[in-house]
Amino acid sequence: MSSSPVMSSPPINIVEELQVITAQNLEKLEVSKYYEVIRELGKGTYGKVDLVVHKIRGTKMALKFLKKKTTKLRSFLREYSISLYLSPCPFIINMFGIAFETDDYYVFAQEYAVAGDLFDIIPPQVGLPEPVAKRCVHQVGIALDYMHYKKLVHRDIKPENVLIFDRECRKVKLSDFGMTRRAGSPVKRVSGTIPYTAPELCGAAEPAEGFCVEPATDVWAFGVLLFCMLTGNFPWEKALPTDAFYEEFSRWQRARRVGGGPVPSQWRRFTDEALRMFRKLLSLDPQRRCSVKEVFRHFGRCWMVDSEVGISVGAAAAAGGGSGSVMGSHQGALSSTSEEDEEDEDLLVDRMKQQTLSPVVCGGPKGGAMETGSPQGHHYTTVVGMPPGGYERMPRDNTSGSRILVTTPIEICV
Ligand SMILES: Nc1ncnc2c1ncn2[C@@H]1O[C@H](COP(=O)(O)OP(=O)(O)OP(=O)(O)O)[C@@H](O)[C@H]1O
Repeated sequence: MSSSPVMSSPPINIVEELQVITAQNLEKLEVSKYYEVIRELGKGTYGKVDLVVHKIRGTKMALKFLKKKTTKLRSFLREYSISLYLSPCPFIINMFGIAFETDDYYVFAQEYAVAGDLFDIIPPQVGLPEPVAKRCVHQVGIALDYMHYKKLVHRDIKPENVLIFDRECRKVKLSDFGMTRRAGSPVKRVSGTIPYTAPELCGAAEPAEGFCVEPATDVWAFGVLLFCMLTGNFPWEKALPTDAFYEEFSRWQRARRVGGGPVPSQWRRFTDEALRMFRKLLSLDPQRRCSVKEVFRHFGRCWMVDSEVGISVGAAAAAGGGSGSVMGSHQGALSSTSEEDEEDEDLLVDRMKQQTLSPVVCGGPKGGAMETGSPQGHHYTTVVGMPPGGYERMPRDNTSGSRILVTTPIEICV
């Protein structure tokens, strides 16, 4: 029996039990003995992710290395166990059931996402085509809804944590559960604020003050993610009154109750339907914020004004002008235009919720994707002083002020 600290109290649920079992079986290994390292896939706050090939089986895997210097054993065990617990969901990165330690790192193995992460394919200032964005939102939405059903909150929703298997987003998976906690559990304030951080976490509370983990913070980040995907910009740098972009948005949100106000300039590219959805996802009051499922109700309609114009010129006339009825053909495989599709959606989510857990030691990834060989470097460059609204990779602890992509600001023109 291990004398690990995780053994001190009896396990109260399956995730904790997984942590105990993993701690008992954590072996010290030399990576080069079993794996050939092909290249680095990415770097994060706490370590790195390498693409490797298992020397005996020839299987490609992504090994996540967490530095022992900055990662407690308990944190590693929690991230690994939560990832394993959630991996039966088809839209969450799969696990190999392999965890070990080296002299300097704690390590676990994940399936390899051949096309990298979502950040790499969002064209800055432009955004993804609406059908591609919707396809991605659909899958991430199901993953997040699944997590919330399991009473877990991701707490680090951003494009870098959405892994992709093709550039058309036909297969995407949510990853990185290092920040994930059980809903309702108390946590300390995280230092640094990124554009995805919900206003209730950016704001008034003293730095030392704690929070209760709530799914509503994921819903907010999901709303910001949608904006980024569709525009290639952040809506604001921080959800604080000192941020002019955020202030304009929150004024518009508050004005709703007194008859509405002008739509902020950055948001005018969205259709009324999309604006209705954003208002619910990005409700300033976490108590009034909708659930992730809300987006599923809006798939059948156009979200971008441009694509609405495109459709009205073409097929809409033939369809008698009912814009809702023609979106399906325009939006390709993803769109759900009828109640029937919404029912399919609910069925899929329900079926996943009923899934039982896979065993602790499992086989390879579920889906066999073709490797595209897309290069996956993280282009970290330090460029200080980027204007708000630009689009860049966001390290979790964004206190350094380092910048990645230099872009021009969006002007506020009211
Ligand atoms: N399974 C995978 N397949 C392909 N690329 C991956 C995989 N896992 C991670 N990556 C790449 O490595 C990057 C960092 O991974 P990850 O987010 O898990 O690390 P992290 O240290 O938790 O990062 P952060 O501090 O930004 O949250 C990802 O953004 C992605 O580009």
